[in-house]
Amino acid sequence: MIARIFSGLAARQGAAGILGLLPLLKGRRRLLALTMLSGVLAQGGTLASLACGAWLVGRAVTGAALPDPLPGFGVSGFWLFGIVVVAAAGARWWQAHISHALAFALIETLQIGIYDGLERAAPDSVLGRQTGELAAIATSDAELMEHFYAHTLADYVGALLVPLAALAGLCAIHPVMAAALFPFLVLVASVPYWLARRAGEQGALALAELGRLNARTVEIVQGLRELAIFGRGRDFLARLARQTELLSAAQRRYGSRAGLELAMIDGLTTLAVLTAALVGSVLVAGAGLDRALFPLALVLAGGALTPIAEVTQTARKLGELRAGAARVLTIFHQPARIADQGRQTVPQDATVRFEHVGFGYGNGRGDVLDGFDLSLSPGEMVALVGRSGAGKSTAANLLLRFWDVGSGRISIGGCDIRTLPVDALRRLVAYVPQDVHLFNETVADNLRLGAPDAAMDEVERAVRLAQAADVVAGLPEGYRTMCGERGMRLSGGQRQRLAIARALLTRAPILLLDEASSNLDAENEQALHKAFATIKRDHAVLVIAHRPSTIRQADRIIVLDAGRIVEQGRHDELLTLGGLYADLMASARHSPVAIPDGENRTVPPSGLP
Ligand SMILES: Nc1ncnc2c1ncn2[C@@H]1O[C@H](COP(=O)(O)OP(=O)(O)OP(=O)(O)O)[C@@H](O)[C@H]1O
Repeated sequence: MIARIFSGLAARQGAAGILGLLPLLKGRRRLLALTMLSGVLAQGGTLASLACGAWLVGRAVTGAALPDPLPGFGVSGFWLFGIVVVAAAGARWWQAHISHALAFALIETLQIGIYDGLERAAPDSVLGRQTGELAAIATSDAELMEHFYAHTLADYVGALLVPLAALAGLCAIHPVMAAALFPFLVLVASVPYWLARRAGEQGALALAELGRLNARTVEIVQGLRELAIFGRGRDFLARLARQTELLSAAQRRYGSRAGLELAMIDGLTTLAVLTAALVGSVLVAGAGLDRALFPLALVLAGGALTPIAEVTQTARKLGELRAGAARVLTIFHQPARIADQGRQTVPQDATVRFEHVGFGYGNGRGDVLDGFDLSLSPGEMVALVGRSGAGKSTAANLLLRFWDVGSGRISIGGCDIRTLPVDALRRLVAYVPQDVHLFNETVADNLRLGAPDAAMDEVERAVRLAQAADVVAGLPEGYRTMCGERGMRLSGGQRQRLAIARALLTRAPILLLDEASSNLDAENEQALHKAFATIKRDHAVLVIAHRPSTIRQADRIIVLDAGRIVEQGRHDELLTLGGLYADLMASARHSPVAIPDGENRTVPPSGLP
């Protein structure tokens, strides 16, 4: 019910605010209701124990008789005080317990939602945000949201009910005291809303600066090697310092407004209690108020304001929260790039066909692929070659359905890939990217990424097929060796061989490989050749090839230029044509590419001895 009301509000706000995240609580409404109840009980319990104590003190100081607080129950005032104190402590404990249960449930939902959004945006990032910024959203923004829903929302409900109860108690003691306090309640509660606009702007700015600082820091950490090589570390640190300065300026502005709010709230609270004391004293002097009830009246006056002052402290964070929620929602609402129709068509075999495929990224730069045709059968290895930017990776991305074709179609075993469930498609095509990512887990865990249940002998078989057995054997703890962050403890060639083994382990019949364009040593190069020779026997292999030695191994070579196929055939046929392929081979020969055997010796770049 509460979530429905809030969802309605959220819709009116264009789902841009914190309330836009309320649908997250679907399925957790009972937990949310209990958290709110616990908040009310905890705040109410604190006020009740203070009021009970003040009532006893008033009676004791004035020597007034202690009436039976609960007639018929036989509980003395002291016992009642003890019971209330214990109950209040119990309510606080329950609040902490239940709100943490909600917090952890929310963190899980938030992180899954953020991951799903990032996955829908893959292989690009969301709205061009950088890794560090996305990391800040997934951690600090998500934490802010979790804190609001699990720990603050309940306090808001308590801050509404407990002051009303205190005001009612005060009214019962003397209506004039309640009337004197009421304007202060309204003023304290409304302070954050006077400053809300500035809070929103400042919160958004501070979070944006924090995101930029995170992004820059991650970038510097990732580029440490390059910075050291080119001696630019100091310059980049200076940029980091400038970004830190921008963040601290934004935070100072945010802090000074927050300080102003705090000062106003503290001032108003003090003034309210003094006013209550003054009004109470005048009433006692005029015999309008029983002296024994004076301490209780003061406690109720303070108790009415404390929960409001507490939540206004968190309300000061509303600006930050709103900005964080907007950033989280951007990821949550990231539209899927492709529609998963999830139809259960079953391909007859692993034959891949690109049929007159046209595609552009919709950035006004025209088509990247234009009338692209390609066929690839099981047992065949096709190499896709061309200058940088010719559209080779785009063709691979279309086969993996990171994007859908603009025109024409791509089929596997006769089925248009748009009619295959995306999961099923990704089980058919195993992809080995150029920049292989290995997680900082054991080699075996990394190999099992696409086949978590694979038995060890299957893992070993895939490793042998990928000619990577020597890589594993050379590691200090074999399959149990930790790969290091992003697999940094392994060379590029070793990483690629392990990635091929990982792809083979999935048993996908089609292997799509974006060959590393960086140089490999002779050992890695030869191992990869042997691997291709074996793998292509029972796979359809499409290689985005950069090394002449790999290209020569292909059964067919397709030469792309500006998104169009300009030549295709075998290595020797294409060389004799004397066209783009011959040019590409000639320029490869002038670069330090390791080309084994005969004419393809390692040739140094021109100008070097
Ligand atoms: N995500 C993207 N958004 C917009 N344009 C893109 C995107 N990815 C690639 N392009 C553009 O599409 C064109 C083809 O790029 P693609 O990566 O397919 O070429 P490539 O032949 O694989 O190049 P390389 O060998 O350098 O990897 C280029 O002009 C590139 O700028």
